[in-house]
Amino acid sequence: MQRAKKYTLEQVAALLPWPDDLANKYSRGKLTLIAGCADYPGAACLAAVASQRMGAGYTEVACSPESVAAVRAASPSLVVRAWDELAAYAQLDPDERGSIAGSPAAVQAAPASSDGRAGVYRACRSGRPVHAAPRPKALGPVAPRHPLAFLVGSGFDAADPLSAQLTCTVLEGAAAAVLVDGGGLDALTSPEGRLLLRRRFIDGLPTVITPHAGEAARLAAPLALPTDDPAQLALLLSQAYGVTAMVKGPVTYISDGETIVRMSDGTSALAKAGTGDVLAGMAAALLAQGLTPVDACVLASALHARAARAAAKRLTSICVTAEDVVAAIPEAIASLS
Ligand SMILES: NC(=O)C1=CN([C@@H]2O[C@H](COP(=O)(O)OP(=O)(O)OC[C@H]3O[C@@H](n4cnc5c(N)ncnc54)[C@H](O)[C@@H]3O)[C@@H](O)[C@H]2O)[C@@H](O)CC1
Ligand SMILES: Nc1ncnc2c1ncn2[C@@H]1O[C@H](COP(=O)(O)OP(=O)(O)O)[C@@H](O)[C@H]1O
Repeated sequence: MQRAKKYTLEQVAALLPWPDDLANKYSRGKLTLIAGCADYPGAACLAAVASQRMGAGYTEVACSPESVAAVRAASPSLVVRAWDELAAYAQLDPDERGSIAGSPAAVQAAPASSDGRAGVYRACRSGRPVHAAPRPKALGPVAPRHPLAFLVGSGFDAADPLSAQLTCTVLEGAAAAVLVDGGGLDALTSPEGRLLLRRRFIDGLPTVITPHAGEAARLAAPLALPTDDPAQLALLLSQAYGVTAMVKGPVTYISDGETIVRMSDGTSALAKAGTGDVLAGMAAALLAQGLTPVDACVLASALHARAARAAAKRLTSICVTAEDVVAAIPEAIASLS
């Protein structure tokens, strides 16, 4: 059985993404969140403001039309739009979607002059697929002009078929790191979800999953993976799905399929709705800033724990909310530097 390792504080602090003097908002990394269904706008708000606090230069949210006003109200500096076009595209039959170059997510990862842009927006507006030109090489697993990442699933309702459709569309089209969270995770157990993960793995595109114990058990069930040991479960989920897995709980375990990292600095102040959405936004923002999947998960988890402890010191572990954890991210960063 593989043993989990721990990072020292110095190792964690060395991961902090301090901006250089010539930084601009794009060079600091863009995170696009596809998050927040009509029932859960709050998850999109929490993940997005956590991304901003975690240093992403540009945080953009595509959410359900019903959630737009709430997410805009959460922070004026967020770029927010309804996911209508993406949803229309995602609801097409997979065979009808045309080439990967035409998917909305890939278009965002592509250079502005990409031929894919006009094609996909035409497809989404008309509701009919427009078969874009074959996928240009530049849209493949090559570094985009600026670092970027996608977060999909926070505030998704796993029982709504649109959740799986959106998740698969992002996995298919995003030529960048993708973090799958919350109600997006169930999509990964479908044949389409597993095929897309395998393709991303082969293409060298990082995918990160952030399940809590209940979600991890749902991912383990179809593969009959044992769930009694969360450290081994992180390792097995990582290997089975070709992803970096962060299995959350009182102790959180991160695995890339080879090593397991144990994160044990959390506090029961975090046992409150919405704190997982905050963690997802933090980890995805670090992916957008170019950290490797394991480093992004380790740093996000360490800062999340320290932010919760700082908030609990002031407010007590009874009173801390997910919003308080976001507000304390600066203190957590300062405590490491
Ligand atoms: N303010 C908001 O908008 C919020 C939205 N949220 C979103 O709500 C959606 C559903 O998430 P849920 O986690 O509520 O529902 P899920 O249905 O995914 O998980 C809850 C189920 O898992 C079981 N379970 C086992 N171990 C668990 C553990 N350690 N933690 C939590 N549940 C465990 C529970 O008993 C329950 O049956 C997600 O998309 C999530 O992002 C939640 O994050 C809460 C806050
Ligand atoms: N008792 C606890 N001790 C330490 N951390 C905890 C504890 N309970 C929950 N957490 C942390 O809180 C977060 C909860 O995430 P999650 O269950 O996904 O919540 P939500 O879906 O409501 O956002 C995770 O990061 C988890 O590790």
